[in-house]
Amino acid sequence: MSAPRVLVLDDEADLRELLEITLLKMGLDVDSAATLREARALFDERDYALVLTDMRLPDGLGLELVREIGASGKGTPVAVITAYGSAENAVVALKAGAFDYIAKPVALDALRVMVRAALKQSESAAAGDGAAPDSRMIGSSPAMAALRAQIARLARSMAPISITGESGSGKELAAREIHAQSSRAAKPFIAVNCGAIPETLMEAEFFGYRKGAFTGASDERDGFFQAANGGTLMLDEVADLPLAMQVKLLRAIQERRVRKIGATVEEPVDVRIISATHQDLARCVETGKFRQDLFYRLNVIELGLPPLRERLDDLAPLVSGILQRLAGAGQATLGAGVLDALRAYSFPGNVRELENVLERALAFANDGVIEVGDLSLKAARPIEPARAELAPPAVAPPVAAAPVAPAAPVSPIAPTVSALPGVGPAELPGNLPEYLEQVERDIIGRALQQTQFNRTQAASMLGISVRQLRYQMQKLDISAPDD
Ligand SMILES: Nc1ncnc2c1ncn2[C@@H]1O[C@H](COP(=O)(O)OP(=O)(O)OP(=O)(O)O)[C@@H](O)[C@H]1O
Repeated sequence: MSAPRVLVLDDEADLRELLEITLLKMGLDVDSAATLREARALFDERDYALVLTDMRLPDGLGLELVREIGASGKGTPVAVITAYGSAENAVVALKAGAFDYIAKPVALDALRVMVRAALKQSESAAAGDGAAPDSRMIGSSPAMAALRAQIARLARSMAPISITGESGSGKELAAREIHAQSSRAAKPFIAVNCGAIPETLMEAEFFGYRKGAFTGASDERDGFFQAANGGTLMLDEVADLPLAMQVKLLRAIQERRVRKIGATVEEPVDVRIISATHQDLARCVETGKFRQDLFYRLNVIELGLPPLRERLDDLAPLVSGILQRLAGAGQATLGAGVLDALRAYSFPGNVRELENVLERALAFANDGVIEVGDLSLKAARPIEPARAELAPPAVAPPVAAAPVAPAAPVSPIAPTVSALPGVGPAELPGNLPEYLEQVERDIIGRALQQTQFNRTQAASMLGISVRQLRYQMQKLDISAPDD
């Protein structure tokens, strides 16, 4: 089998020679050109596994070649060589469809890493990989079809991608798809929630540390960058990164090198960066919360995920896919009106909320048949003024939850039903889940007391099914005298 062939286009004879020698030493065949015209003629004649081109050429810009090769349909990856410090050119080339870029002066170890990644990309394209991997992404609405096409295209490059979309709309799933369809699929996909790492630990978590670098560093440890080497690093909730860490991250992304805490030398890393946020990153730049240079680096290609309420055509296949995953094939069905009730709901928590709604509904469903009453959709049920104080906490969020507290003192009906902790209108509960549980326990307790523990009546007062009430009582450990 012949070696993969690379086309090098550069008008600087010295650099061209250096590139040729490096590529030949890697066991590759090389053709060289000094002008766009020569390169076009070679490209028309032969199939290349990679084209490596300088940006400025005597008869035009390397960018033209990037576009022409993209339009040729051959799927050949093109990498551009950019002048030192010209981040703008790199971004323009990536946006135009370049596979990757390398800055002058060309660091040979970085060049080899990039060439190997490009060759892998060519190989998998030739083998037809990536066309239809096992996808968990459900939906064929026009918005989803466009998203899939974009994902397939983005999987073929190294360009940093910034994914935006509401919470639960599938940002991480989209990032995983891009990774799975890329030539990096065999290497790790690491997702990091930037908002969840304490600031003091961030550098160690991202870049790793050497043994003895600080008190408690008893062993050498890799960071996220080393762990994702060869693969993809997803920076989730990237807007939450503190400014000091943004500087370090920018450097790592630009240089493609990281230094462990306590190390004297940097190590090269080959990581594709995908970032995600549900915040408006451009707005964060305006308010000084996010560095413009990092924004510019991360935001090369933007991928927007539509909220579920804007692609209701996907609701039915999503419901059946999720139910199949939760209950097994053919084990759960929908009663009359369920799909319509779901359609009428706004799903502020998007697909994740749909998963939660269905999981809870399944627990209440009789013989696997989910009825409208099992759904307990929050916003779908109007809050009647008389019942407003019984509205579930999620409708009256915690900050406004104070009015939920009973006007009259609660008489304990069972040992497990306790009075609410005093949270005044201006205060916030110290532990939200505990507070909400107590609100729920208190309301169920009062309903049971008012109905002399008639569960059917209590459930009806609260607008939930008896099965649901039983479930909540069990969960909250509420006992009645007849239990
Ligand atoms: N199109 C889809 N098909 C099937 N499942 C989906 C789809 N979109 C999202 N999901 C599922 O919904 C859940 C939430 O998705 P994901 O974690 O990717 O959302 P996210 O936008 O990253 O959320 P967050 O903003 O909270 O981090 C996951 O379980 C995911 O598998």
